[in-house]
Amino acid sequence: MLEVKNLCKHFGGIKAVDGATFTVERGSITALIGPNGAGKTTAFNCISRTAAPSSGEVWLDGERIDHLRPHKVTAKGLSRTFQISRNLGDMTVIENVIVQSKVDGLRGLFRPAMTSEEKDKAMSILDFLGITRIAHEDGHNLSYGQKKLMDLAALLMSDPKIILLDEPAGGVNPSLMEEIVGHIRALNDKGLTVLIVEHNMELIMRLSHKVVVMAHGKVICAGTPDVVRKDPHVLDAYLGGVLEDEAA
Ligand SMILES: Nc1ncnc2c1ncn2[C@@H]1O[C@H](COP(=O)(O)OP(=O)(O)OP(=O)(O)O)[C@@H](O)[C@H]1O
Repeated sequence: MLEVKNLCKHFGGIKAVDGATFTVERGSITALIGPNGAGKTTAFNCISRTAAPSSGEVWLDGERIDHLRPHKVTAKGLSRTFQISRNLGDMTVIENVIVQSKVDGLRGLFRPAMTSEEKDKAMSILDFLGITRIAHEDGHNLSYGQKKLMDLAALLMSDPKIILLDEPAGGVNPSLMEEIVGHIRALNDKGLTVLIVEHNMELIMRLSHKVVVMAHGKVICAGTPDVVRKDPHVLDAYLGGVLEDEAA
């Protein structure tokens, strides 16, 4: 469904993503993991086109999307969350959910107020996520975990085919983490394909069908959680061994 081919993103001399190639199969939950600075978020940014790749290709359902503007990528069915919530504090949750989904180029910013269809759709998504009780709460009153759920709700407004989740369980307490895991599974059961960046290895290993491991901007291993867990390159990467190999 999603094909990333030889993707590169350079910042001056820094090769944040350096020829990464991997696929995400339709209907899968695929994890993108790797040590700090491996290039995962930069890869996400290039795939969702919030950053322009230096080179390489991204294909969604047989169509090249790496040259599109971000809202066009969303319109093609790919949506993503950010590590840091895009919550607009002076709006309610339901307003946030609708407005964030409307930021589709300049036109989106000038649209009139929410329609009743949009409100109904947003409410049904909040209901699915079990957070209708905070629908009319101001964004600045939300807990960190509630913001994560609100961001997930905003992402679903665009009826995506594939969602990219950047550390959905980062910094949340264990019970909310289980709730988020349940939502991801439920969305996947409904047919949504999921690509997830997450540092919580236990969560990744039990949630993912496939794991793609990055280190130093490159994909060093991809396979089922069991295969990846035992791969010596992956163990090396997490222990800093890759650096030593390259220096040798
Ligand atoms: N805008 C930028 N300008 C310069 N360097 C950057 C920029 N964004 C990322 N980098 C560098 O690119 C490399 C990859 O960063 P990235 O955030 O993609 O890694 P990551 O795998 O997501 O890390 P983490 O798990 O810590 O979030 C790092 O060395 C980082 O410092």
